[in-house]
Amino acid sequence: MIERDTAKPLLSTLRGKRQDVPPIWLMRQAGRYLPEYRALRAEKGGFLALATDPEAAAEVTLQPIRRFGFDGAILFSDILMVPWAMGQDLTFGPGEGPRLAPALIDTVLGALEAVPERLQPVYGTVSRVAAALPSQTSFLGFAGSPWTVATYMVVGQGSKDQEATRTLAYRDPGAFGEIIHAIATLTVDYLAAQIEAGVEAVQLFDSWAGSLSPEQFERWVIEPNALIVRELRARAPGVPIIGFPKGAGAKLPAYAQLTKVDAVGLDETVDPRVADAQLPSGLPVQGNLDPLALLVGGEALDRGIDRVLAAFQERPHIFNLGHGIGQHTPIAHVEQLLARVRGGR
Ligand SMILES: Cc1c2[nH]c(c1CCC(=O)O)Cc1[nH]c(c(CCC(=O)O)c1C)Cc1[nH]c(c(CCC(=O)O)c1C)Cc1[nH]c(c(C)c1CCC(=O)O)C2
Repeated sequence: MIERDTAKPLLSTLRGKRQDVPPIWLMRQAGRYLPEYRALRAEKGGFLALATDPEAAAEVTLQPIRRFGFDGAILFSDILMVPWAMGQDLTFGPGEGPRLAPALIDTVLGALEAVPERLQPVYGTVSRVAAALPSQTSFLGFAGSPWTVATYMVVGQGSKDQEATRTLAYRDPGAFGEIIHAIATLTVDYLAAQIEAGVEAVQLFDSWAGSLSPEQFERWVIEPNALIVRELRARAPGVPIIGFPKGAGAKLPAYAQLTKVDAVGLDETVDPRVADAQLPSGLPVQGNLDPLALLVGGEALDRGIDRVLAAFQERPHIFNLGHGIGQHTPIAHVEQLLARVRGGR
């Protein structure tokens, strides 16, 4: 067991062992900035067709590993697969964001008819990738956190400041709590099944955690994430869980302490030195280069990289962006990033 871990720097870091050269992967590393991704998506006819074809989705997961040799591969799928399995229709139209129907502002949760088999292809992707990855590469599964997933389920699409969902949460906390609980329950099963199929760690994406008041943050971010961590750990002991509450800012220490995640993802608005001072010593962190510095490249990129590296000299650190890589990011800038982070490696 231990021998395998030391051969996988990312997993080893998640278990609390700092590496001299931090392991690196990038959120959204499988995606539109890669020409080989765009070609395969065009061939398959769209995002959902790609994500539900295990062979193609495995290929997309492996593309950035082959090209860049990242230390982690992230399953190619989407956080909205969970609402789809809960019975909403899911579409990714060209040039617009994802749509879910019927939206829960127009219907009730109980009217949805669950279609759990919609998640099956994901497990097929996982087992294919697990069999194909280089031995030093760690394999990450993921799910959206209940709050973030709920914001899409309630409105039926992305929404400005998540206002309609925050309003519903105040107006009818009972009904909203049921939505959160239903998402959390399915998420535990979904992540446990990803682990069973072969992922070695998981990340919980809470992309809209930053829009909540402190009380709402406790109830809709901390509580459901704590529940997922507790139940998943009981079912899959020893599998590290990364929590990424984007925009949590000053609420990060409470999030880390109360959810008991194994590692915390930091977005680019967090000062890495402040995070290092405020988070428990020894807690692994992931992040947090500004994706725009990567897009721009040159000096801005080098300076951004050095600042992040310098802040985490004493702590287990996984190098990543503060959120997903932008689709117009030049490949050469990703190469520049890897060369600088890895130095002589
Ligand atoms: C909020 C959210 C979603 N999806 C996700 C989040 C949380 C993280 C974040 O905030 O970015 C997470 C996600 N989405 C995708 C992954 C795959 C793994 C990876 O490479 O990180 C992951 C981890 C693929 C995807 N998911 C999506 C794409 C682009 C689809 C395409 O090829 O056109 C990819 C590669 C589509 C998607 N999916 C979603 C939106 C809002 C969109 C449209 C906007 C966009 O295109 O970036 C929902």
